[in-house]
Amino acid sequence: MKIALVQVASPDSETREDRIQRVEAILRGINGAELIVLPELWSAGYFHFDEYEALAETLTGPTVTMCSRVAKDLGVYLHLGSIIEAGDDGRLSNTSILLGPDGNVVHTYRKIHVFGYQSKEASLLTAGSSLPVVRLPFGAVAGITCYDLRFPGLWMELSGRGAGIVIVPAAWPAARREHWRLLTTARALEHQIFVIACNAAGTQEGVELGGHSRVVDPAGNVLAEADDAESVLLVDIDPLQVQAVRSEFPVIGDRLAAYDTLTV
Ligand SMILES: NC(=O)CCC(=O)C(=O)O
Repeated sequence: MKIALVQVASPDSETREDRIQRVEAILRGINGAELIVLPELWSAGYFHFDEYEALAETLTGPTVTMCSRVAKDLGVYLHLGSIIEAGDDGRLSNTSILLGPDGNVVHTYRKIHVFGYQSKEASLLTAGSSLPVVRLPFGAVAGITCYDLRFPGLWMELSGRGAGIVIVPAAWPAARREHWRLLTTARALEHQIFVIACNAAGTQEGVELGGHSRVVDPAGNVLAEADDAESVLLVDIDPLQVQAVRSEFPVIGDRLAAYDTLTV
Protein backbone atom coordinates (compact mmCIF):
# COMPACT_ATOMS: atom_id res chain seq x y z
CA MET A 1 0.00 0.00 0.00
CA LYS A 2 1.53 3.29 -1.10
CA ILE A 3 1.23 6.26 1.25
CA ALA A 4 2.23 9.90 0.82
CA LEU A 5 3.14 12.33 3.60
CA VAL A 6 2.87 15.95 2.55
CA GLN A 7 5.23 18.00 4.74
CA VAL A 8 3.64 21.43 4.35
CA ALA A 9 5.21 24.81 5.21
CA SER A 10 2.82 27.52 6.48
CA PRO A 11 4.73 30.81 6.12
CA ASP A 12 3.41 33.87 7.96
CA SER A 13 3.02 35.83 4.71
CA GLU A 14 0.65 33.34 3.06
CA THR A 15 -3.11 33.52 3.67
CA ARG A 16 -5.04 30.41 4.60
CA GLU A 17 -6.99 30.61 1.33
CA ASP A 18 -3.80 30.76 -0.75
CA ARG A 19 -2.31 27.89 1.21
CA ILE A 20 -5.40 25.73 0.74
CA GLN A 21 -5.20 26.34 -3.01
CA ARG A 22 -1.47 25.62 -3.10
CA VAL A 23 -1.82 22.40 -1.10
CA GLU A 24 -4.72 21.28 -3.30
CA ALA A 25 -2.38 21.46 -6.30
CA ILE A 26 0.25 19.41 -4.46
CA LEU A 27 -2.33 16.78 -3.49
CA ARG A 28 -3.63 16.50 -7.05
CA GLY A 29 -0.09 15.87 -8.27
CA ILE A 30 0.33 12.73 -6.13
CA ASN A 31 -0.01 9.52 -8.14
CA GLY A 32 -0.82 6.04 -6.93
CA ALA A 33 -1.10 6.66 -3.19
CA GLU A 34 -3.96 4.98 -1.30
CA LEU A 35 -3.46 7.09 1.82
CA ILE A 36 -2.27 10.71 1.97
CA VAL A 37 -1.39 12.46 5.24
CA LEU A 38 -1.00 16.19 6.04
CA PRO A 39 0.48 17.90 9.16
CA GLU A 40 -1.17 19.43 12.24
CA LEU A 41 -2.99 22.77 11.66
CA TRP A 42 -1.22 23.34 8.34
CA SER A 43 -3.96 25.57 6.89
CA ALA A 44 -4.13 27.94 9.88
CA GLY A 45 -0.45 27.51 10.84
CA TYR A 46 0.10 25.98 14.31
CA PHE A 47 2.11 28.94 15.66
CA HIS A 48 -0.34 31.61 14.44
CA PHE A 49 -2.01 31.68 17.87
CA ASP A 50 -3.38 35.21 17.45
CA GLU A 51 -5.45 33.99 14.50
CA TYR A 52 -6.88 30.83 16.06
CA GLU A 53 -10.24 32.40 16.80
CA ALA A 54 -10.58 33.96 13.33
CA LEU A 55 -9.42 30.81 11.51
CA ALA A 56 -11.56 28.35 13.47
CA GLU A 57 -13.83 26.35 11.17
CA THR A 58 -16.34 23.52 11.24
CA LEU A 59 -16.30 20.17 9.50
CA THR A 60 -17.90 21.94 6.54
CA GLY A 61 -15.28 24.73 6.50
CA PRO A 62 -12.72 25.49 3.77
CA THR A 63 -10.01 23.01 4.81
CA VAL A 64 -12.30 20.00 5.11
CA THR A 65 -14.25 20.98 1.98
CA MET A 66 -11.13 21.13 -0.20
CA CYS A 67 -9.70 17.90 1.24
CA SER A 68 -12.99 16.08 0.92
CA ARG A 69 -13.23 17.07 -2.78
CA VAL A 70 -9.68 15.87 -3.41
CA ALA A 71 -10.18 12.58 -1.51
CA LYS A 72 -13.25 11.87 -3.65
CA ASP A 73 -11.70 12.94 -6.96
CA LEU A 74 -8.55 10.87 -6.35
CA GLY A 75 -10.40 8.00 -4.63
CA VAL A 76 -7.96 7.99 -1.69
CA TYR A 77 -8.01 8.00 2.08
CA LEU A 78 -6.88 11.48 3.09
CA HIS A 79 -5.85 12.34 6.63
CA LEU A 80 -6.09 16.11 6.48
CA GLY A 81 -3.92 16.68 9.54
CA SER A 82 -5.95 18.91 11.83
CA ILE A 83 -8.06 22.04 11.91
CA ILE A 84 -9.01 24.50 14.65
CA GLU A 85 -12.55 23.28 15.05
CA ALA A 86 -15.25 25.67 16.24
CA GLY A 87 -17.63 23.61 18.37
CA ASP A 88 -21.35 24.31 18.91
CA ASP A 89 -20.58 25.40 22.49
CA GLY A 90 -18.12 28.07 21.30
CA ARG A 91 -15.08 26.02 22.37
CA LEU A 92 -12.18 25.42 20.02
CA SER A 93 -10.45 22.06 19.52
CA ASN A 94 -7.45 20.81 17.57
CA THR A 95 -9.35 18.24 15.55
CA SER A 96 -7.70 15.70 13.27
CA ILE A 97 -9.80 14.16 10.52
CA LEU A 98 -9.50 11.15 8.22
CA LEU A 99 -11.59 11.20 5.04
CA GLY A 100 -12.54 8.14 3.04
CA PRO A 101 -12.31 7.70 -0.77
CA ASP A 102 -15.91 8.93 -1.05
CA GLY A 103 -14.91 12.20 0.64
CA ASN A 104 -16.79 11.45 3.86
CA VAL A 105 -15.30 11.67 7.35
CA VAL A 106 -14.35 8.21 8.70
CA HIS A 107 -12.45 9.25 11.84
CA THR A 108 -12.10 12.35 13.99
CA TYR A 109 -9.89 12.91 17.01
CA ARG A 110 -9.74 15.99 19.24
CA LYS A 111 -6.22 16.43 20.60
CA ILE A 112 -6.13 15.25 24.21
CA HIS A 113 -2.75 16.68 25.27
CA VAL A 114 -2.97 20.32 24.22
CA PHE A 115 0.49 21.87 24.34
CA GLY A 116 1.46 24.66 26.76
CA TYR A 117 5.26 24.79 26.63
CA GLN A 118 6.29 27.88 24.61
CA SER A 119 2.82 27.55 23.06
CA LYS A 120 -0.57 29.20 23.59
CA GLU A 121 -2.45 26.12 22.38
CA ALA A 122 -3.31 24.91 25.91
CA SER A 123 -4.89 28.24 26.87
CA LEU A 124 -6.81 28.70 23.59
CA LEU A 125 -8.08 25.20 22.89
CA THR A 126 -10.13 22.66 24.82
CA ALA A 127 -8.69 19.16 25.26
CA GLY A 128 -10.50 16.21 23.71
CA SER A 129 -11.74 13.25 25.72
CA SER A 130 -12.19 10.39 23.29
CA LEU A 131 -9.76 8.02 21.55
CA PRO A 132 -11.46 6.25 18.64
CA VAL A 133 -9.95 3.44 16.57
CA VAL A 134 -11.59 2.84 13.18
CA ARG A 135 -11.54 -0.50 11.32
CA LEU A 136 -10.71 0.13 7.65
CA PRO A 137 -10.01 -2.34 4.81
CA PHE A 138 -6.26 -1.91 5.40
CA GLY A 139 -6.27 -2.16 9.20
CA ALA A 140 -7.32 -0.71 12.54
CA VAL A 141 -6.40 2.96 12.38
CA ALA A 142 -6.20 5.77 14.94
CA GLY A 143 -5.15 9.38 14.58
CA ILE A 144 -3.53 11.25 17.43
CA THR A 145 -1.71 14.60 17.33
CA CYS A 146 1.88 15.80 17.87
CA TYR A 147 2.42 16.31 21.65
CA ASP A 148 0.40 13.09 22.26
CA LEU A 149 3.55 11.27 21.16
CA ARG A 150 5.05 11.94 24.59
CA PHE A 151 2.40 10.10 26.62
CA PRO A 152 2.93 6.34 26.98
CA GLY A 153 -0.47 5.79 28.65
CA LEU A 154 -2.25 7.03 25.53
CA TRP A 155 -0.28 4.56 23.42
CA MET A 156 -1.09 1.70 25.82
CA GLU A 157 -4.75 2.55 25.25
CA LEU A 158 -4.30 2.64 21.48
CA SER A 159 -2.60 -0.72 21.23
CA GLY A 160 -4.99 -2.16 23.84
CA ARG A 161 -7.89 -1.07 21.61
CA GLY A 162 -6.34 -2.93 18.69
CA ALA A 163 -4.84 -0.08 16.65
CA GLY A 164 -2.29 -1.31 14.10
CA ILE A 165 -1.65 1.97 12.28
CA VAL A 166 -1.35 5.30 14.09
CA ILE A 167 -1.31 8.53 12.09
CA VAL A 168 0.41 11.46 13.81
CA PRO A 169 0.04 14.90 12.21
CA ALA A 170 2.44 17.33 13.90
CA ALA A 171 3.87 20.84 14.14
CA TRP A 172 7.02 19.81 16.03
CA PRO A 173 9.83 22.38 16.23
CA ALA A 174 13.34 21.69 14.93
CA ALA A 175 14.69 22.46 18.43
CA ARG A 176 13.43 19.07 19.63
CA ARG A 177 13.88 17.06 16.44
CA GLU A 178 15.78 14.26 18.18
CA HIS A 179 12.85 13.77 20.60
CA TRP A 180 10.57 13.46 17.56
CA ARG A 181 12.77 10.80 15.98
CA LEU A 182 13.26 8.88 19.21
CA LEU A 183 9.59 8.91 20.20
CA THR A 184 8.21 7.94 16.79
CA THR A 185 10.59 4.97 16.63
CA ALA A 186 10.01 3.95 20.27
CA ARG A 187 6.21 4.04 19.99
CA ALA A 188 6.25 1.88 16.85
CA LEU A 189 8.63 -0.65 18.39
CA GLU A 190 7.03 -0.92 21.84
CA HIS A 191 3.47 -1.22 20.48
CA GLN A 192 4.33 -3.16 17.29
CA ILE A 193 2.39 -0.60 15.33
CA PHE A 194 2.91 1.46 12.15
CA VAL A 195 3.63 5.09 13.06
CA ILE A 196 2.92 7.46 10.17
CA ALA A 197 4.16 10.82 11.43
CA CYS A 198 3.73 13.88 9.21
CA ASN A 199 5.41 17.03 10.50
CA ALA A 200 5.29 20.64 9.29
CA ALA A 201 8.23 22.38 7.57
CA GLY A 202 9.42 25.99 7.28
CA THR A 203 9.23 28.78 9.84
CA GLN A 204 6.18 30.28 11.58
CA GLU A 205 6.35 33.31 13.90
CA GLY A 206 10.11 32.80 14.22
CA VAL A 207 9.78 29.09 15.15
CA GLU A 208 11.57 26.67 12.84
CA LEU A 209 9.54 23.51 12.28
CA GLY A 210 11.41 20.21 12.35
CA GLY A 211 10.25 18.44 9.17
CA HIS A 212 11.66 14.88 9.11
CA SER A 213 8.26 13.32 8.60
CA ARG A 214 8.76 9.59 8.94
CA VAL A 215 7.16 6.18 8.72
CA VAL A 216 8.24 3.51 11.17
CA ASP A 217 7.13 -0.12 10.84
CA PRO A 218 5.93 -2.41 13.68
CA ALA A 219 9.47 -3.82 14.08
CA GLY A 220 10.87 -0.32 14.66
CA ASN A 221 12.46 0.06 11.21
CA VAL A 222 12.35 3.56 9.71
CA LEU A 223 10.92 2.94 6.23
CA ALA A 224 11.30 6.55 5.05
CA GLU A 225 12.22 9.94 6.43
CA ALA A 226 11.98 13.40 4.83
CA ASP A 227 14.53 16.18 5.25
CA ASP A 228 13.50 19.58 6.61
CA ALA A 229 12.07 21.16 3.42
CA GLU A 230 8.47 21.22 2.19
CA SER A 231 8.15 17.94 0.30
CA VAL A 232 6.12 14.84 -0.43
CA LEU A 233 7.44 11.60 1.08
CA LEU A 234 6.25 8.42 -0.68
CA VAL A 235 6.55 5.03 0.95
CA ASP A 236 5.12 1.52 0.59
CA ILE A 237 3.85 -0.27 3.66
CA ASP A 238 2.42 -3.76 4.09
CA PRO A 239 -0.39 -3.49 6.66
CA LEU A 240 -0.27 -7.30 7.16
CA GLN A 241 3.13 -6.78 8.78
CA VAL A 242 1.41 -5.78 12.04
CA GLN A 243 0.00 -9.26 12.57
CA ALA A 244 3.14 -10.94 11.26
CA VAL A 245 5.42 -9.08 13.68
CA ARG A 246 3.06 -9.63 16.63
CA SER A 247 2.74 -13.37 15.89
CA GLU A 248 6.47 -13.88 15.45
CA PHE A 249 7.47 -11.96 18.61
CA PRO A 250 4.32 -11.55 20.78
CA VAL A 251 5.34 -8.52 22.87
CA ILE A 252 1.79 -7.10 22.92
CA GLY A 253 0.26 -10.42 24.01
CA ASP A 254 2.89 -10.92 26.72
CA ARG A 255 2.36 -7.42 28.04
CA LEU A 256 -1.41 -7.70 28.40
CA ALA A 257 -1.15 -11.13 30.02
CA ALA A 258 1.47 -9.92 32.50
CA TYR A 259 -0.60 -6.94 33.71
CA ASP A 260 -3.66 -9.13 34.24
CA THR A 261 -1.82 -11.21 36.83
CA LEU A 262 -0.02 -8.48 38.85
CA THR A 263 -0.58 -8.39 42.60
CA VAL A 264 0.15 -5.51 45.01
N1 LIG B 1 2.35 20.95 18.31
C1 LIG B 1 2.77 20.29 19.36
O1 LIG B 1 2.02 19.58 20.02
C2 LIG B 1 4.23 20.44 19.68
C3 LIG B 1 4.77 19.37 20.63
C4 LIG B 1 6.23 19.57 20.90
O2 LIG B 1 6.84 20.48 20.37
C5 LIG B 1 6.92 18.70 21.85
O3 LIG B 1 6.28 17.81 22.43
O4 LIG B 1 8.13 18.90 22.04
